[in-house]
Amino acid sequence: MAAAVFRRAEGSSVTRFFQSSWFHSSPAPQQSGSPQRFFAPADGVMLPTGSFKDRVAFITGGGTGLGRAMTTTLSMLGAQCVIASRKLDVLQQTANEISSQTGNQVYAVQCDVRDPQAVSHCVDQMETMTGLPDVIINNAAGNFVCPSERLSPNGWKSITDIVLNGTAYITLELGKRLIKKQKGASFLAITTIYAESGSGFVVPSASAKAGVEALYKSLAAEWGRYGHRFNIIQPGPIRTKGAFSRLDPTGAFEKSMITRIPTGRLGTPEEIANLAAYISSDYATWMSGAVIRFDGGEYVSMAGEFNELKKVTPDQWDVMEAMIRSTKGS
Ligand SMILES: CCCCC/C=C\C/C=C\C/C=C\C=C\C(=O)SCCNC(=O)CCNC(=O)[C@H](O)C(C)(C)COP(=O)(O)OP(=O)(O)OC[C@H]1O[C@@H](n2cnc3c(N)ncnc32)[C@H](O)[C@@H]1OP(=O)(O)O
Ligand SMILES: NC(=O)C1=CN([C@@H]2O[C@H](COP(=O)(O)OP(=O)(O)OC[C@H]3O[C@@H](n4cnc5c(N)ncnc54)[C@H](OP(=O)(O)O)[C@@H]3O)[C@@H](O)[C@H]2O)C=CC1
Repeated sequence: MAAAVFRRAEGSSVTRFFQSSWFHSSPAPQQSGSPQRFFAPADGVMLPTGSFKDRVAFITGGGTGLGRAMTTTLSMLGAQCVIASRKLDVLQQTANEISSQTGNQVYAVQCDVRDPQAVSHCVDQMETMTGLPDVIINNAAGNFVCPSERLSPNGWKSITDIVLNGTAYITLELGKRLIKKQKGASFLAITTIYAESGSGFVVPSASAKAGVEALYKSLAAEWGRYGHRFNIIQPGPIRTKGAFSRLDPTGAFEKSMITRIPTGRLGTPEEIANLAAYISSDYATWMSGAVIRFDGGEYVSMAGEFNELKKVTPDQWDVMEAMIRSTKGS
């Protein structure tokens, strides 16, 4: 078999060999099955019970998706939580459900993070209800896929106002008040893997998330002296209604997305909630300025030029190795 394939490839350049339909029609070798079976997500809360007792956590966008999962975990660990976003009915329902599940109070505050006055009013309300927070999670975001030539100025503004300006307004408002009260805190921002690489079709989100990362790394350096830590999680794809309805509205891309993730599956909200809780906890007081990619390996898998060679079968490797070994000179 290897000899036959070698004859077919013989005489052609390596480039033509890779471009040949023979290579491209080859399925990925299936010897090991789906990698997913090695990487089942663990259920349950990771930190010890009571890790956030007597602590207050403030989570933007805490009513849905990943924000809701992080709020649930912190609440299970004993925190009083305050969740904030635009839709008060959604927040209120989430707050009630989590409070009755965990027995710890979750407060809902309406706040459009694009409006600095609304942010200031939200923090006033929080101060009255719970006092200033020990944990701040900037999770609220807006996004949609769109060719950039179809973007209006307001489309750009809408996303960058939520993601970059919203995070800055929340962080500055809380930071200044915490500094005044000489209270330390952990700030966490949820960005995305393409904050680092950039990405077509989500250009306002990529630009704004990159700005958030610069903001948090800068403040990690500047505000350690006030007892403030700043860290970043870059999640890969995790199914939420908010993200998938705007980024893969037809569902056409999910399958190909999973094939490029070396661990063979999407992340789960509970996994990111455990990571966020650890970063925000007293077990991580030496962590500041960290950027943690949490994506099942998707980023490196897309970045490595030769990673497509996963498709090469052992027989094809025999051919390629023979060709490479037969090369003499430069
Ligand atoms: C290869 C494919 C891979 C598939 C990937 C699948 C899964 C995901 C994997 C990874 C995800 C990685 C990162 C994820 C990052 C995220 O942030 S996900 C979170 C998403 N959640 C949300 O967006 C929730 C909040 N969003 C919203 O409320 C709205 O979507 C919006 C952001 C638009 C804000 O709402 P609102 O303030 O009501 O704005 P408007 O509706 O008035 O719109 C403002 C302007 O924007 C224009 N616009 C809106 N939608 C589009 C669109 N689809 N295309 C083009 N333009 C749009 C709108 O027209 C307004 O502009 P004009 O006034 O008309 O000029
Ligand atoms: N799910 C995924 O695959 C990934 C998600 N992420 C990031 O994770 C975070 C959570 O996303 P996810 O849970 O998936 O999506 P959701 O859409 O569920 O969460 C976004 C939240 O932001 C809130 N929000 C939006 N605009 C505003 C605003 N102007 N003011 C206040 N709150 C606002 C929304 O609430 P409301 O509408 O009530 O205002 C909503 O609760 C985001 O930062 C996202 O970028 C990153 C990479 C991958």
